[in-house]
Amino acid sequence: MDEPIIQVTELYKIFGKKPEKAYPLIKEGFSRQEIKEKTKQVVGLRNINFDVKRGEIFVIMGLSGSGKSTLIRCINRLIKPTFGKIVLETGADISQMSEKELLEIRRKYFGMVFQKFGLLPNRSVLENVALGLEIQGMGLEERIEKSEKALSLVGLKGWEKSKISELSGGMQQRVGLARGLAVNPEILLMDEPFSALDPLIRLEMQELLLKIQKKMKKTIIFITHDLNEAIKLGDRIMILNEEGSLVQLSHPEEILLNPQNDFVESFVKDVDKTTVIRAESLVKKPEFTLNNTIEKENAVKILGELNLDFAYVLDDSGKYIGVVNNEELQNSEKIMDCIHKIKPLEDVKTINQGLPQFISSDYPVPIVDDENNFLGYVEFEEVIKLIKE
Ligand SMILES: Nc1ncnc2c1ncn2[C@@H]1O[C@H](COP(=O)(O)OP(=O)(O)OP(=O)(O)O)[C@@H](O)[C@H]1O
Repeated sequence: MDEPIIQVTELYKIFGKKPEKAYPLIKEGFSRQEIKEKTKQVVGLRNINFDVKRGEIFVIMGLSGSGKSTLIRCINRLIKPTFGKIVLETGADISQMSEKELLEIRRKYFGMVFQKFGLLPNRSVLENVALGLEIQGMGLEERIEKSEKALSLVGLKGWEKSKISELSGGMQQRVGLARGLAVNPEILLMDEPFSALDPLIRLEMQELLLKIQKKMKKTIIFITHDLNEAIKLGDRIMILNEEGSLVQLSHPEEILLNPQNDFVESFVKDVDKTTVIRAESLVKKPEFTLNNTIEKENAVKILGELNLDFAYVLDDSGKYIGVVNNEELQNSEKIMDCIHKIKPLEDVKTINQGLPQFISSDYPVPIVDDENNFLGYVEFEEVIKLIKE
């Protein structure tokens, strides 16, 4: 999943007839408002750089007016970027393509799912899903087969013949999603697809998208203005500010743990971090671990020298066994006589899932990977700090 399918470099979009007037002012750091007053040009995007990897959900997040739609429209070339490159894995630069080349690229590369579903109310569910395939010139039988498959993927098997107008908002968006998936594009562009839905239906649609993504492993560029949604869905999140600049591009946990500036911090405040941050990202390495085969006297001596009350015990290959307390060790014959088998957390666990263990453990909770290799420990105080933040 590490190769970029699309790479965007030094992308600018300036609306208006004289972008060359606005460009130097962008370079000098003038705001959108100031540039508009001075030149009558509107800066949509300024110097955007990123790539999207094959198979990831790449989220573009920002408030209204930050340039999210402008960016997605530059990518599928509904609008032409003023400066910059948008290069596909094939090496072709979308920003320089002719209309004819664009037709081909849009057909092969891009599927769209919109907030306003863009469905034809008097056509049946199946006909709506088949629309993109029909435009591609696909024969009827194949069209029906592909559309039925897509409908079943979004949980609408049995609804093929219903009219769009008979469906709830959530179901209509499922049809929109099925239509986007039916053409099997290289990249699915989703422009605030769930923003108009009721909160519960919205959560349901997020779950559905993640479930489909597990199976299909599509490349998805997903726009939202909701950080909770971004964090739930995104493998990576790019945040744009109100000036059309990129402020942070990171994995969700990184954004929560290290917001790059006050602007990002203000979004992060409202997110329950314990449901997202994995214990692994708070891991600390102990200065010393005990091997289970070490002589007891040696162990006591070392713990004494290092002034440690306890130590994690590992086997020869670094797998976690348990914890020993120095005082108990002094009164035991062997290390294994006084070992506490404190249940470790696997690295995939979020802090929230691991919370009972943090609270009930007398020692900092050990963290292991899924093969029981010892990674380190997490302190209760760190967890509490996150909850309080
Ligand atoms: N065709 C246009 N002509 C002039 N200015 C435009 C045009 N399209 C967008 N803009 C401006 O570019 C900026 C970015 O707009 P854009 O619609 O991309 O933001 P957005 O993040 O998608 O907002 P929203 O969440 O409200 O859709 C805004 O200031 C907007 O007014």
